[in-house]
Amino acid sequence: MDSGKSIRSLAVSLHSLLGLKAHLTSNWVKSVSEIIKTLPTEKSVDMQPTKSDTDDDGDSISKIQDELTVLNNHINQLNIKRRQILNEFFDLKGNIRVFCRIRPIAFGENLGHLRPVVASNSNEVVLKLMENKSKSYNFDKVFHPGSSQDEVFTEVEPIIKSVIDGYNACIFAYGQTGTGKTFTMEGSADTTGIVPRAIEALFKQAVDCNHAFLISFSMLEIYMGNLKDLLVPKPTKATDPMPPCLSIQTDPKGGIEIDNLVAIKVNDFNQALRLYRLGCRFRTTASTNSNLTSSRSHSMIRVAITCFDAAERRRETNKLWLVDLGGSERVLKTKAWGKRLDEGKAINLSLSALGDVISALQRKRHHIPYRNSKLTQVLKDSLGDDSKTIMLVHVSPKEEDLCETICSLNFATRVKSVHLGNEDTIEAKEQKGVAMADLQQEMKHIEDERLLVRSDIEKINKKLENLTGTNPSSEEQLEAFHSLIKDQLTKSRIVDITVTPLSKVPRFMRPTICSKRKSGTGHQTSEGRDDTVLTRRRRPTSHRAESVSFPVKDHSEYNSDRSISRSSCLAELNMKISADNATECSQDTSETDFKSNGLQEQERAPGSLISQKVGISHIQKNSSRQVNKINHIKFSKVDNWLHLQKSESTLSSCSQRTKRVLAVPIPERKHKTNVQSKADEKVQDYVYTKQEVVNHDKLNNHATTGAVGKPISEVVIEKPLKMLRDLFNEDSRSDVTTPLQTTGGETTIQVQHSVDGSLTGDSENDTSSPPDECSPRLEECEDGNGVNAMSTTQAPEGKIQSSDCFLLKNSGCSECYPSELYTTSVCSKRDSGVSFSMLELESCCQQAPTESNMEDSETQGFYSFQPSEKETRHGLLQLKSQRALFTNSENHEDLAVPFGKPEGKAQNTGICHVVKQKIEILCSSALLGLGLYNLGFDHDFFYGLML
Ligand SMILES: Nc1ncnc2c1ncn2[C@@H]1O[C@H](COP(=O)(O)OP(=O)(O)OP(=O)(O)O)[C@@H](O)[C@H]1O
Repeated sequence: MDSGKSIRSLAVSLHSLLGLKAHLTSNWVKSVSEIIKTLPTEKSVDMQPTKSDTDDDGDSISKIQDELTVLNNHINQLNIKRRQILNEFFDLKGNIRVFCRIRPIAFGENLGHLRPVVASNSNEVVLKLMENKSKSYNFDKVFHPGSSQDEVFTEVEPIIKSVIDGYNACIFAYGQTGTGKTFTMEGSADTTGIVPRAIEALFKQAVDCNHAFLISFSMLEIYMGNLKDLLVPKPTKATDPMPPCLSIQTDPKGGIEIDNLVAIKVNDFNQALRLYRLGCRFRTTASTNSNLTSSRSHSMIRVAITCFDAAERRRETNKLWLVDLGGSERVLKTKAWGKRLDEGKAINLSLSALGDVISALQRKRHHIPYRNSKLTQVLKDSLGDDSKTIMLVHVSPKEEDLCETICSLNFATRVKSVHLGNEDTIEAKEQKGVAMADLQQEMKHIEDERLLVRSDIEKINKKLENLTGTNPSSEEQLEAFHSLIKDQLTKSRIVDITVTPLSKVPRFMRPTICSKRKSGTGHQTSEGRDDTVLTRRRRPTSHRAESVSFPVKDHSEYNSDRSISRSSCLAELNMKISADNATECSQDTSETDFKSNGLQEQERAPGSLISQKVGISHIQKNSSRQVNKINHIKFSKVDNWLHLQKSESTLSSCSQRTKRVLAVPIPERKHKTNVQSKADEKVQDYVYTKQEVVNHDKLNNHATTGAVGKPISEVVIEKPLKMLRDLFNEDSRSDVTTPLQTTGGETTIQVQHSVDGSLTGDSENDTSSPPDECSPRLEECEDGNGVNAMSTTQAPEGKIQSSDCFLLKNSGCSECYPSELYTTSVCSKRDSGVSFSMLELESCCQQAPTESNMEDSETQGFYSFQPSEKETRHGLLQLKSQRALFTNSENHEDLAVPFGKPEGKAQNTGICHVVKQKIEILCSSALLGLGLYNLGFDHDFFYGLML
């Protein structure tokens, strides 16, 4: 009996049987049970119309289904066309697009009489260098200080379409510290930034698209050159297990994978947003002189998108990187010290490497130096030709930030300029503009057509629903699809990876401390945490024994993320606390410590596809193929994950964004004499109390009212503008007259110069790193203005960094090498970590204190000045030799004082004085060479020599 017949004849049969109920026999019972047995299920009744219905409706259903197929094909064609047009558009615009955003002056910000120096129109930034001199930079788009987050995102949005089309993409914010990178990417409470908007747009467009997507979210930071997973909280107790270390792997196709990076499947925007907020909380920030919540790392968000049923997509799995880079900073200005200094150096170094990579890409160089930093390694497959990149360079409008602004704009120009020196002609530009406008128009047509087709599909789906009683686009269909996948998942072989305690592993297979450091375990040293505490970690606590699955991607393009059953790994660790006391680091779970194991059923998340309004037949057709792939991707539920993290974070007190750290840690004074300590205290007081920018007026006041003499370095820091004027106008250098300008004298500033560089030979203690070790960012001038700015160079760890150096060139482009920096850099008190360019020093010499000022400073007994009245350059010369005396930090203060003693005004004038001072230089240098300063000769000895 077929099911349709049975239903129709059911009533008749029952009726006839009931008619015989008086004669209930075994036959009757048999007949009823026969009927019941052959009854079709409710579902099949719905799904399978009766024969007569089929006869009636069959044609119309198959017609509708055909129509649906045609429309689906049509929409797919439109998607392909849209992708092509978008690509053409990007080809014209450039796969790497550069926007510039100018930060507004904050309310209450102390500008003094320093004027804003940055002006802009929609494509151009104009820097007012002097009254009659300016320099302009062109970008794809410039956002003036009043631009809203909306405006910014509107420009960024097209890249999201490319992501849907299967391209890797990267949006990153670059700029000086405190210029608004985090504001642009993260946004504020009122105005969300690019990250949340981009993710929202991605989900929206995924829904609009005719495919099913699987989207996962990851977040990491690169802190001091190490990768840290921001979705895994830092261990807070000695007993907490270390998070698995992240390492970068390259697959045979050149795709980049990050081993052990947590990737959490997200079904909608809200889930992603919650994870993003969680990750932001764990980001390393600290207070610096430039920014109260300065990001001390590069924060990177990865949204991976997988779509199995779209052949027209560029890749099956692609990713979007949203990167908030750490701020480039000049040590001179931020006065960073200790850890802050190291962080700044690490940031600058990786930014420099990023610039090199992009530059090499733009120039189509054979070798792209990706391996120079973790940042470029991670972004390797998202920066090349086949990906889309947007860089947002941030600048400050303030006059005092002009140096950094020039550096940032030069960097951005370097990124942008596709063919340096081959700028498009006006005609070519116009043609490009027309072509782009055409493409945009065409794109709009396609979008409109897509909307029409989509509405047709919806109508047809409704019709189909009426006929069949089902809705292919309904939630039930989705559920059916999900449960199908789930069933397949349970049936299939599931591989999971759990941690094997190191005690189980033979000793020779355990990672050494060095190998861990190399593989990135070093990042687990959290801020303010003692390394030794971490290394003594023995046993995880039970509260962490909750299941979390880490993703496994075996067959995707990025298939190295591993799956970890945390519960089992912790259980194992708990069991095996055994006496592996010999290995202090045995708790560190590096990638070598994993092995395959079974995954608990409850750890598996349900299907998570952002399913589109597709017909069930389409889904069924592809489901088996998808299931095979999905088998290899397992994610934890967002809620579970967040719950876990919440409990972790409540237990932890780590790195909230509000947590601040002192910008300038107190330097060690262990070995200093009492006198020295007192003097240092004064300097320290000054450093801590001086937070605001002192403008020219204040400086003038200092000079005229005989204010306390400051270390000359401070004067320089507060006077960047004059230095710049000097830079851009040679004439002005000779004309500069400030109330502070006095004759040069003896100061405690030390100068490193090519002349004495050979004498001192103390490069390892010095402000600049050796040329072969430092990696300067070389800026190339793009016009004949002759303005070359060289940004901060990187010194290797433990070395103090050289500051920016400006070189005046009258024509052509040139590159500035570390050696040049060497010869031009001038440092102040060596252990202050502050250094100057030669020009800065010149500038500061011109601003040497007045006599009254000098007297005051003399009474301070430290950093006293004895400026001569006219020869500032002569003073500079004199300073150069004194640099040689400071090869030993313990001695240098003692030696400094006699040079700082006043000589009297009369002695400082005339040719004799110059000659005398030159002799002094030679004597001092010779003494230094003989090592006499180490033989106990004190001030008087040196002083006597000079008289
Ligand atoms: N366009 C803007 N509109 C309003 N406020 C802004 C804007 N840009 C930056 N700010 C404000 O400036 C301050 C510093 O910004 P932010 O922290 O984003 O700088 P940053 O470049 O990320 O610094 P760092 O590199 O040190 O992390 C913040 O208080 C921020 O709100």
